[in-house]
Amino acid sequence: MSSGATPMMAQYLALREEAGECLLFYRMGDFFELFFEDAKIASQVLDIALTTRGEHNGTPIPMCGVPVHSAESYLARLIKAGCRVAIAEQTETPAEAKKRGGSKALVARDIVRFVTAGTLTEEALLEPRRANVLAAACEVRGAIGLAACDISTGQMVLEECAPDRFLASLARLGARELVVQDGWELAPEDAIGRSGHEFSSEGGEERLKGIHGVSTLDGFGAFTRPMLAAAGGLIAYLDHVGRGALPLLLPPEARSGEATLAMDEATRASLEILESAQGSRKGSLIDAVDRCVTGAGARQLAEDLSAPLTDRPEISARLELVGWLHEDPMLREDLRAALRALPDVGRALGRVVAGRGSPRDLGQLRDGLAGAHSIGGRLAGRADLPVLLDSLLPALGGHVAGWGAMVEHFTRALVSAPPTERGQGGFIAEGYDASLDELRVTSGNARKAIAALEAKYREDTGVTALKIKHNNVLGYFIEVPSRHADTLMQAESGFTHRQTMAGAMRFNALALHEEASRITEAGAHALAAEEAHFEALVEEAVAARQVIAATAAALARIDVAAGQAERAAEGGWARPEVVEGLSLEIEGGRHPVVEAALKAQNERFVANDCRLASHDRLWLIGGPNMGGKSTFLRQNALIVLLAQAGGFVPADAARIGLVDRLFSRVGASDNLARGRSTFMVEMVETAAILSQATERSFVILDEVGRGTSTYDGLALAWAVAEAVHETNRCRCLFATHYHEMARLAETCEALSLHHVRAREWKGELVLLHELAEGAADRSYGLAVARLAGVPPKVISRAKSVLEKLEKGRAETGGLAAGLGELPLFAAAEEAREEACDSLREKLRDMDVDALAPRDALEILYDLKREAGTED
Ligand SMILES: Nc1ncnc2c1ncn2[C@@H]1O[C@H](COP(=O)(O)OP(=O)(O)OP(=O)(O)O)[C@@H](O)[C@H]1O
Repeated sequence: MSSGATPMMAQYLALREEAGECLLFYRMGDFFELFFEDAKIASQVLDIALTTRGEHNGTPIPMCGVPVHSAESYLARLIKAGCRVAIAEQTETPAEAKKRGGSKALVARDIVRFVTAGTLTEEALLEPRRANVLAAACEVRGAIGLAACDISTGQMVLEECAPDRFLASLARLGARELVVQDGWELAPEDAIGRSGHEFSSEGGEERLKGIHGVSTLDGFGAFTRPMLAAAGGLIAYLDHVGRGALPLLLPPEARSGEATLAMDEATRASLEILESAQGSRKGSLIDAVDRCVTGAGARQLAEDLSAPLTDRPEISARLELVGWLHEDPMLREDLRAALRALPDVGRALGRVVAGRGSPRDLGQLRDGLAGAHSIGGRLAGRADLPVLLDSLLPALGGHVAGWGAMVEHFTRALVSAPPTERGQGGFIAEGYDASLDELRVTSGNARKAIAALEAKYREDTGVTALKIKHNNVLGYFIEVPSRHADTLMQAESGFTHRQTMAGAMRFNALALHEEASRITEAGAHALAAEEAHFEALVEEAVAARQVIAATAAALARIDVAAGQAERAAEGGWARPEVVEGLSLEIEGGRHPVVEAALKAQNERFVANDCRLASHDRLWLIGGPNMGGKSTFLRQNALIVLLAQAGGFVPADAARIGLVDRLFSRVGASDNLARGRSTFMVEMVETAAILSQATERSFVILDEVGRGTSTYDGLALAWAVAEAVHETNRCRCLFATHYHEMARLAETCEALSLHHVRAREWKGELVLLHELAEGAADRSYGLAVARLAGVPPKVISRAKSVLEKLEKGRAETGGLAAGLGELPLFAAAEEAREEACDSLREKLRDMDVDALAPRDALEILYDLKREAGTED
């Protein structure tokens, strides 16, 4: 790039402008170059050299570049680091440019595509076991529309929710990228703003109808205006990033947020469903559960765990299938072996429809679908098929499903292992196209002829070291060592000199030239023929995209069920019973992640029961640090989640009254990344529970109130427990260190006391991890500190401080002295309401117009006094 307003600089700046917030990959020959700020960012993220090239307004232009052939791996790193990239390709060859505008003409370039986290289809850029979701959200008259799609498989869902459920819905979708109306006040910080007119419900509806070639969307489901508006925004964004080339989009599915177990972002994070607190898959629930043998199965499982169901028949249907496979280990293994061998049909289809498919992808469609057919055949004969499987079978029967003829065609057309590159040809099978076969014979014969020529030339010249070679610049040529070149240099030798090398000379000959031309010509024709076949095959796959996607989904569902059954068999898990009613009875429950971690160290997990019911719905759990309180709380939440996702659970038995919302809160400790004080976060989250938990909800509260001073903490924990008990009336496990809270059992009839057991044995603390009834007797905090290696001197000092404190408590009645006189929560509420009523009455009776300013002030003082006494 050179200074001032050169044509290249002008072209670059125009493209740069068009790229907006994306980094611009500017194609120059074999490299993608980045300039200015882009170069600085990319060189830092990619850890590559930052150099300069030319000048702009008198200052050197920063530059870095990546080779085109390895661009994908660099792109992957940039996307991972949160960047978006615009790819500007050369849209003509230098020769074409010359023809168009003379020798100095600049090669035309254009942005052909934007690469963003939510719009990837390349195998190398995607994680096989994770969905890649792009979402769009907008508000239409107070309701929020959400559209989400995974363009790597084409799945698309549309939802509507109230503003207060927006963040929870978004958390469930787990989108990599979110698009919103510019300036929308509810938009999360990292959302991408797009012009508001793209989010029109009419526009969205028209686009969907156009894409699916239908005159009404009724056949796909009932879509509301907010849903369609969000779909409009989503499709407009896809248009933008693909420069008009739309990826695979299957018919949208209308989903109601009510159909799934509601969990907000904090709950998901605290239960470590798809990621551990450290941000890795290792240590997460899915890692402990996933036994799927295909990427598509693992992605389906992630979706199931993110959105457990609230519909009992649907849950039962999934459980029935898992149970069926659980009972028949031979069939299960047989199925899993067959599934394991299958390629990822859904993602291959995604690439093919997006126009980025390769011959290998077509081969994958053929092999995957043929595999589905044989799995279907194996299952079809069984008399005892579970309902869910019975409903999936048609998608596995080629001709019933609608892709049977296509697979037969692909089998004839393609070689057994087609290459990923289509530019070199070689993927169309022999016998499929007679004229292609002939071209191949021609070039094969010419190759043989060339081999024969070598022998002939050796004999003619007597030079045994003579060789016929090939390179990309000269094509075929004859090479002899320089000392033998004289014979060939003679005028009548029939050879023409082409090149002199160090120690060797290169020649051409008429016969060789003729054979070589035959190869080139036949090769070019063969390539063109293969290209035409490729396009026809792609078209056929695109036309069948919906039925192929249905088959891919059926395979994934079977893989999930077989994986769940396998996991259950491996860990002795039980089939839960999901019932109406408000009980939660878990016998011998375990925490799958903690159990696996202990097992790895040859240690045993102590199973514990949980029995909540309407008359005993709040368990207050005390006991020493490290005693297993958090583990117990979480394992029960996870068991509910797993059961409603339709899988077996780590317990001996479980009877679960259907849960509508699940909440998990952990007392302030980490969460620093959010930029709010930890205690503030804890209280915001607690407030959300108190306002949203219903009688059907299940809540776990882990040491709420510990992030502030003892008095404040106890007071808040006390009041929260009372409110949960009296107002929300949900099932709740509440872990706390405050012994004083045990007194709540005196006033709250549906609250009971429990603790994790510990013993001191010969001065050593033994944690039994066993849940028992009754309040905890003491905290063992010092013993835990000793266990953790706090120096003996500090421990003994702490002991004497503790003695003093305990003495003080005995004399004054301690922290909770005076709580005995506290009115019941409900009574306090009533008293407050009464006071409010008397204030309201006074205000109502007041004739404001008739008041003298002096009297008005007097009355204000009175009202304030009255209100003040109620605090
Ligand atoms: N049921 C169990 N069986 C065996 N080991 C367990 C069990 N529950 C917990 N543990 C072990 O004890 C450790 C601490 O458990 P957990 O964090 O649940 O304790 P806690 O009582 O919540 O502690 P703290 O009050 O300090 O937060 C776990 O990491 C695990 O190794």
